[in-house]
Amino acid sequence: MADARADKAFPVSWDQFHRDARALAWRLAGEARATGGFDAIVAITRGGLVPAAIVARELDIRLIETVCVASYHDYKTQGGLQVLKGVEERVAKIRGGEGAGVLIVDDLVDTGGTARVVRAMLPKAHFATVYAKPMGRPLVDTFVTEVSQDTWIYFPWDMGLSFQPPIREGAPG
Ligand SMILES: O=P(O)(O)OC[C@H]1O[C@H](OP(=O)(O)OP(=O)(O)O)[C@H](O)[C@@H]1O
Ligand SMILES: O=c1[nH]c(=O)c2nc[nH]c2[nH]1
Ligand SMILES: [Mg+2]
Repeated sequence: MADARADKAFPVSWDQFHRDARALAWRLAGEARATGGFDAIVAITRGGLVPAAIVARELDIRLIETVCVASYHDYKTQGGLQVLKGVEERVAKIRGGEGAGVLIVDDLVDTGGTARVVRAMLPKAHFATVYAKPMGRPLVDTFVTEVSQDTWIYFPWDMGLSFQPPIREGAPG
C-alpha cells in the first residue's frame, strides 16, 4: 500500500532520474512513430513536471499543459484526492478530443488513484510514468521501472546530501 507500510527504500539521484526519464522518452519515441506522434503533454503536478520537461525536450513537444492533483498530503500518507485544476479546453479538443494525440506524464503510479482520475478526463490519451508499482501498473501505457508495492521511492527533489555515520558505528549490536 502507499502508506507507512512502504518500508523498503528506493532512493533516486538526479543522474538516475534523468537516465530513467530519457529511457521513457526513447520508449515514447517508438510509440509516437507508431501512432502519429503527440501534439501536447499533460503533466500531472507536481511530480510529473520534472519528467515532462525531460520528455518534452527529447520529443520536441512544445505544448505543455498541467493537471493539478494532490493526494499525498503528508509523507507516505494518502489523503483525499483533490483535483485543483483540470485540462484547458484547447488541449482537451486536440484531434477531436478525449485525449487523442495527448501524452500524460507523471513521475510514478502507486495505488493508481491519481492515474484513474486523470485518465477519466482524457480517456484516449497515452499515459506514461517513469516508475510503476503493481497496483497502478494496469493504468499505465508506458513506464520504465517497476518497484514492489511495499517500496517508497525517494525522488531527488525531496532529498539532500547529509552526513552518513560509518557503517561500523551505525551497525546494530
Ligand atoms: O498512484 P497514486 O497512489 O495516486 O500515487 C501516485 C501519485 O502520488 C504522487 O503525487 P502527490 O499526490 O504526492 O503530489 P506531488 O506530485 O505534488 O508530490 C505522485 O507524484 C503521483 O502523482
Ligand atoms: O515520493 C513519493 N514516493 C512514492 O513511492 C510515492 N507513492 C505515492 N506517492 C509517492 N511519492
Ligand atoms: Mg504527483
